[in-house]
Amino acid sequence: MLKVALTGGIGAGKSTVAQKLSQLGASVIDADALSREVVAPETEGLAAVVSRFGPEVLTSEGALDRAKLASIVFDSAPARAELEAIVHPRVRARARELTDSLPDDAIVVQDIPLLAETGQAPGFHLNIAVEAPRELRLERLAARGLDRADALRRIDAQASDAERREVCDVVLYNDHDLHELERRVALLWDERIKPFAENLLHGHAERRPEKLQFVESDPLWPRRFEHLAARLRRVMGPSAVRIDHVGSTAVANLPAKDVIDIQVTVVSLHVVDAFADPLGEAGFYGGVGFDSPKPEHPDIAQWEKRLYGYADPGNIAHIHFRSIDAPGQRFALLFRDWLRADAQARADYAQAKGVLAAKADSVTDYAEAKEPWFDREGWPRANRWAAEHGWHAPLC
Ligand SMILES: CC(C)(COP(=O)(O)OP(=O)(O)OC[C@H]1O[C@@H](n2cnc3c(N)ncnc32)[C@H](O)[C@@H]1O)[C@@H](O)C(=O)NCCC(=O)NCCS
Ligand SMILES: Nc1ncnc2c1ncn2[C@@H]1O[C@H](COP(=O)(O)OP(=O)(O)OP(=O)(O)O)[C@@H](O)[C@H]1O
Repeated sequence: MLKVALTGGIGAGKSTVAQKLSQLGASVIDADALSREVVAPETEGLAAVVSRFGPEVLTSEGALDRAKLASIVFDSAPARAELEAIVHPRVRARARELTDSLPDDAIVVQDIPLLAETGQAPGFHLNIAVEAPRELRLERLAARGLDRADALRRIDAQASDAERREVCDVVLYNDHDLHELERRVALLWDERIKPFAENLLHGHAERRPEKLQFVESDPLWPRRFEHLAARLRRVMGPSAVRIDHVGSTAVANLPAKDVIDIQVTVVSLHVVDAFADPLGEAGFYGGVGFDSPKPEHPDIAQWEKRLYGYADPGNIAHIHFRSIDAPGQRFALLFRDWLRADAQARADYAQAKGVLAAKADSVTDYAEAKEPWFDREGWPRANRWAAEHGWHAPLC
């Protein structure tokens, strides 16, 4: 089951996107709707709200007076936090129930206005933010009958666009008409959501293209790493001793294949095998792999790792699980730190990559061609740099 979270500031167009995704085949769970359900008349949720805010937040019919409660909580952050402490756990429990009742091949979209604020993003395979310029949002909300001052109070009570972007894999810009928004949603569905769900259903990680292609350094690479790291951390907890962004995408200003390399340090590779099922549920699949031995460590057994990928076609990743005492674990961190620190090393590596890439037809050929460079240049020079600068592999 693919679990997608959809978020956005009030009036950005989240519900409109959710509606389109539902037409395309998604099962939509709407947190706003659930937040009404859990405080409907005669629920224990409503009783909890009344016991905190008093009977004055009830209408004469005994239902929640939403406008009254809104005027209290959007003026007072502590009061809002108390209301959220009542509503949010109940909304989450109900969302879990609904999700559990869906079939395995479902694509579930949870519409969660406060995704960034509540730290739930790593629990989803894909997080989407809908964004629109503030003035446009205020106009749309006014057309829906929300008073400008009320709208501004809610905007102020929410995370900023930048904070939402921090936790989202995709940003949908809703700065044109509805037709354009629908076109963007349909494209996202066809190119990313559908194939992602297929991959999950069949237990496949998305593979890098076999044709070698370098792209310019992308400022979004660190964020893509952060999102994957947060998902891995959620699954493995402290069993992941460290989670590091490694490889060329971890070094600013270095062209690279558009693949995020992540090293997860574990005490033993058995730990990874024990996590295979929950890693699979989170979209991470893989198996046994080996790094190339270096002359000082000729024993191939020391170079065993687990190599996983991620099922998202829009975020191709290699996750290298290495044992804390493996020479490859130390080298991945050293190589990255050396390239980050030493401009000459960066330039030489970029040049070597360019020369080798020009000769190689495929990614596999290129990876093989790179090994002698590592043996002859990368490994000895990085080690020399480590000795000169007192670099030691971080322990935790
Ligand atoms: C205060 C309440 C009763 C006002 O009800 P009202 O019908 O006017 O608004 P509704 O619930 O439809 O929400 C509309 C929009 O307001 C914004 N909003 C609602 N609650 C919050 C909040 N706690 N913080 C920031 N924005 C919020 C969201 O953008 C939401 O989409 C209601 O919003 C509420 O119970 N809020 C607390 C629960 C909550 O956090 N809900 C958000 C998602 S679970
Ligand atoms: N591209 C667009 N062009 C014109 N109107 C739009 C566009 N996108 C959304 N709207 C309208 O703007 C209003 C707000 O959109 P929507 O209800 O989807 O926002 P929302 O982010 O879900 O808000 P809320 O947080 O209140 O749920 C709606 O009336 C919607 O029909």
